[in-house]
Amino acid sequence: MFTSAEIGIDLGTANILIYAKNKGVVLNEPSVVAIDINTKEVLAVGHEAKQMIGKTPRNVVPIRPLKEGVIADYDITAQMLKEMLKKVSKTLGSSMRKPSVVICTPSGSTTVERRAIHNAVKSYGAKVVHLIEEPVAAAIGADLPVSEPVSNVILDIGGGTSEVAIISFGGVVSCRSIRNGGDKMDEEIIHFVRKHYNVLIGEKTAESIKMEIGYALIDHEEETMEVRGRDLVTGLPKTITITSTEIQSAIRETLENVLETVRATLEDCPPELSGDIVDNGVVITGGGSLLKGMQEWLSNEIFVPVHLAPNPLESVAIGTGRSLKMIQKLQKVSK
Ligand SMILES: Nc1ncnc2c1ncn2[C@@H]1O[C@H](COP(=O)(O)OP(=O)(O)OP(=O)(O)O)[C@@H](O)[C@H]1O
Repeated sequence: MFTSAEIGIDLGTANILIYAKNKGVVLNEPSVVAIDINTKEVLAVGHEAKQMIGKTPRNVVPIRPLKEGVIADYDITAQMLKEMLKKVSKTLGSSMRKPSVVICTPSGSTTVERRAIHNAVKSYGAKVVHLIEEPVAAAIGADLPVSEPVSNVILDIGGGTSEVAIISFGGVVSCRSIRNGGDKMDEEIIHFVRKHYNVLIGEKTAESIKMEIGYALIDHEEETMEVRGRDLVTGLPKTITITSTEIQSAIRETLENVLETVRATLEDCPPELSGDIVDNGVVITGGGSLLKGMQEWLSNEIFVPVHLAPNPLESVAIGTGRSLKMIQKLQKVSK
């Protein structure tokens, strides 16, 4: 018997993930598209396009159509989405003919953009398309008991945005989002290296510095890393050695902004739910939650336990995929 696939899509600023029921995450690629600016033709998407960043001839431009949690270029986002779905259909075969899809769009997207994404997936041939709020998907994917009358606090530190939400009874009680996340940390690292060493480094180098020697604001044993860039005085390639203490000070502002957002959201929490937070704490997810020392730092600052989600880079996609059943149930109840 023909069964159509049930899939969840996390359309993230940094990465796009597709989750298929009974299969898990079947696609995980950077949200990057390489286009020929003369013909507007899409030449590559995902990993292949990311490899091209900073290395392409002038007419080929790798672009990130989703920036700071908003859809900066709708047409290219839609094309990227269709290319990714095509890739998945190679793995899932005929079940991808009329899939049921739940998609999570960036938190900052407008109703018009959400509708446009909905239509792009529908025009790909989807039987039904539902949209879901990112914090709810992240909480479901992190195995939180979202439908119970207890407060679940989730902090999702993504590439473009960081979001904090208090979820209870399947709905969002309070939520705050800021356009600060992993990308902002990368920018701060580029800025720091330019200012203190007169050396220009690229986005990919900044990201690897953050992953290798980036720490949240905690005491730690200092680490060093050799970094290559372009000397702004001589114009020649140069290797410098930077320390984890320097990187910690470079990314301080973003971390403090995230902390402020968490505090403000917790202050909004109805008193009846505050007690649960003391017991259950806050769950952190998203790529930024993998920054070294994040759990310890946050817990020291907000005085409640902080837990790392089981799959921080995949929770939104997993939650999106798992939510289809919940959405269908809710629809039946409301009919
Ligand atoms: N080990 C790590 N340490 C620090 N940062 C990391 C690590 N792994 C990934 N990141 C960062 O996490 C970010 C991507 O996270 P994620 O995939 O959750 O974002 P996204 O869902 O695409 O973005 P958004 O939620 O803004 O739409 C990137 O900035 C990446 O550099």
